[in-house]
Amino acid sequence: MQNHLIEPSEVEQIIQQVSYKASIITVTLFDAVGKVLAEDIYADRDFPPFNRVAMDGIAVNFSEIEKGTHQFKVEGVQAAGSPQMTLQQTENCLEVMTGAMLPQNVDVVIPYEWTKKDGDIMIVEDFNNIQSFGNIHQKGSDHKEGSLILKSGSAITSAEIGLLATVGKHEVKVYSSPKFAIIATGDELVNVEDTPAPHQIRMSNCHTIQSRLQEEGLDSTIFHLKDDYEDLKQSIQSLFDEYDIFVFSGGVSKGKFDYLPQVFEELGVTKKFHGVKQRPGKPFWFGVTAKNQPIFALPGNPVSTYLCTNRYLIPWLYDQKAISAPLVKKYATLAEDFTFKKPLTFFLQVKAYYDKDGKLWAEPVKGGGSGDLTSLVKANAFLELEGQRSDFSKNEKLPIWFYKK
Ligand SMILES: Nc1nc2c(c(=O)[nH]1)N[C@H]1C(S)=C(S)[C@@H](COP(=O)(O)OP(=O)(O)OC[C@H]3O[C@@H](n4cnc5c(N)ncnc54)[C@H](O)[C@@H]3O)O[C@H]1N2
Ligand code: MOO
Ligand SMILES: [Mg+2]
Repeated sequence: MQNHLIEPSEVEQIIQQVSYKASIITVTLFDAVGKVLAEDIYADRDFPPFNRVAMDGIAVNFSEIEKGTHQFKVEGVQAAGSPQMTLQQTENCLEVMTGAMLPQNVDVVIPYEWTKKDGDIMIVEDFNNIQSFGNIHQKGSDHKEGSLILKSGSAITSAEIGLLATVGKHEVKVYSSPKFAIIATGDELVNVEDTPAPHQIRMSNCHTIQSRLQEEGLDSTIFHLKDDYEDLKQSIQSLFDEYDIFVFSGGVSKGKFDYLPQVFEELGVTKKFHGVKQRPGKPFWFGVTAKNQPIFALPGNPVSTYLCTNRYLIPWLYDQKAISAPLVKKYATLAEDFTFKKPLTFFLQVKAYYDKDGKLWAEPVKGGGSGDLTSLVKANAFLELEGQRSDFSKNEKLPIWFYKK
């Protein structure tokens, strides 16, 4: 029986409706990078918390500058990390260091570079840029105490870590990582460390999927199941008890030993689709278990597995807040004419690069089809050529899916 094939855009819609229920956990700040924030973060103090000296120099009272005073006796030194000092005599100055609290009774900082020292007197030589509150990072000018500075759902990168540290979040609420099972199927597969017999190959898909997830900060466990109907049924059933998300590779096409769709059906899994109007990756199967656990059963050819991982699984994980760095849809310009046989959307392997004007070009990479792993390392992205037509011209702007950063 012929499967009903759906468009790549429908795949996106269907998988988006399936949600992995990410739970919220508390981690220390040091384990938070790469996670997604699960709480709103407010400023615990003003940003900055005091009038912060922004240049090393002297602090004076601006009214003295207006009066034309240009020599100031040094009363003392206000260092960063010392309590606030007070200028006693308005006509004097205090030396002040970047990061220090601005002393009381002063309202301008004059950098050392604009002054000359003569004993305990500082002589101002350059008045050109002196203005009231110059070189002072004013209290609360960035954010007021209590204001929202990071929204729940934000990706925690090294930049956010700085902000979380500043407001004292040594423990942070984040979305937990799902438990992933990656299942390689096929009697022909042997382990990486084994020497394959002439009729065997080493398994690679499970490792590309696992490392792709690892690149996004997610752990997973690999299993290898043989093409034995009863074994598959038993093993998969027990995996359902242990894991949240399942990514299979192989065993979903029309072969005599492509048992997965039938096994899933017998295990009560609801099929959402089987077959996508795309090349590679046409036999992609997707469904959910009775407990609503998603199953991505990806076609076994290595380029198909890899394309489906990058085009569907990774963006879905981003939607689920399981990963923080989106694999966003971007657009690139086709660098040469390209023709393929419609009507399946064609995911063209391309080498994408920016030219000196900042324009993103996509140059087709010649490969041996969806079984050719070597083409994946020559290319760095897939260009999505929709299947309504066969001829695409140089300079056309098309959606691109990067898998290398
Ligand atoms: N009569 C038809 N035959 C095929 C069709 C079709 O529509 N009608 N579709 C073809 C397409 S397209 C693809 S893609 C493959 C998908 O096959 P399966 O998902 O059933 O995968 P397998 O048959 O198990 O294996 C296919 C191929 O991939 C290799 N493989 C599988 N797992 C791994 C792994 N973990 N690491 C490396 N390589 C793996 C496997 O050895 C096979 O060479 O079906 C076409 N056939
Ligand atoms: O389309 Mo299959 O996914 O070519 O190998
Ligand atoms: Mg097969």
